Amino acid sequence: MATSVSRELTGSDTGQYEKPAMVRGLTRRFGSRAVLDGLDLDIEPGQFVALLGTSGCGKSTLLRILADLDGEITGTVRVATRRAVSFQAPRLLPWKRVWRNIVLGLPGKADRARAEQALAEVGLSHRVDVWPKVLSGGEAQRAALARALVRAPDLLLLDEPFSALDALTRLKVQALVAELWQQHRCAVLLVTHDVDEALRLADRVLVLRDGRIAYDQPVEAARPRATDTPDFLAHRTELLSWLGVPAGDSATT
Ligand SMILES: Nc1ncnc2c1ncn2[C@@H]1O[C@H](COP(=O)(O)OP(=O)(O)OP(=O)(O)O)[C@@H](O)[C@H]1O
Repeated sequence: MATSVSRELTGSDTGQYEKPAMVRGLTRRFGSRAVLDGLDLDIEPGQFVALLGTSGCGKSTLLRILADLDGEITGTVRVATRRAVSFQAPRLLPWKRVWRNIVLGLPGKADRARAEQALAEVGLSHRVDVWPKVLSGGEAQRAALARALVRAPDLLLLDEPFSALDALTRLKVQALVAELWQQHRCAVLLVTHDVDEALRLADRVLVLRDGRIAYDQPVEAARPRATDTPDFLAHRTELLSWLGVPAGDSATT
């Protein structure tokens, strides 16, 4: 049985805040296979980090550990107390109206005004009182973002939040995430298979390989980012080769 040696930071509001995430020597085994194998990672306050890697390399496993949904680890994991996670499926409770989903689990009485404010931020003021089943895929994903942001996280963990959306909705929700991030300035860890998405949104791109962060590079281009500049295309080609995709092929793994 693995020993968990995780410890949490106490959050920025206590004045003891260091980094939203600090990971040292993290190992997670499933049977005899170490999916994460001595992984080190620091995420700085306000940094937007994209995590790429081939299917099954352990991206979601890392994200689940940072979200404290998996404690069967060895190593040290310190994460901000105020964190929120959003998955590929929006995971709204169908028996609660949208606004109640947004503030679900927050301490105190369900605060409708707070939910309304968060829904307005993601352009869903007209959806406050509906049931989740009425929402389109893009609306449901935006509601999931509102639910995450209402928690005022220091660390926002996003596991392929755009992958189930059609191409146009995907671009719109990506733009919304960029805008919300610029307003809230929380650190973000975005798991994605889409190299262009990573290079458009992130300050820093990581590739997970053989249980560790094998590639770790900043993305310094000004925002909003053009995807046809020589720098963007060079970075794209480099990343694709790290992911084992020949240049000229699709930008998703
Ligand atoms: N609960 C579990 N029990 C056994 N094996 C698991 C479990 N969770 C994950 N794994 C295995 O760990 C490996 C990493 O899984 P993970 O979901 O983290 O990969 P990923 O990089 O997110 O993949 P994808 O990009 O396809 O979503 C996979 O081989 C998976 O089968």
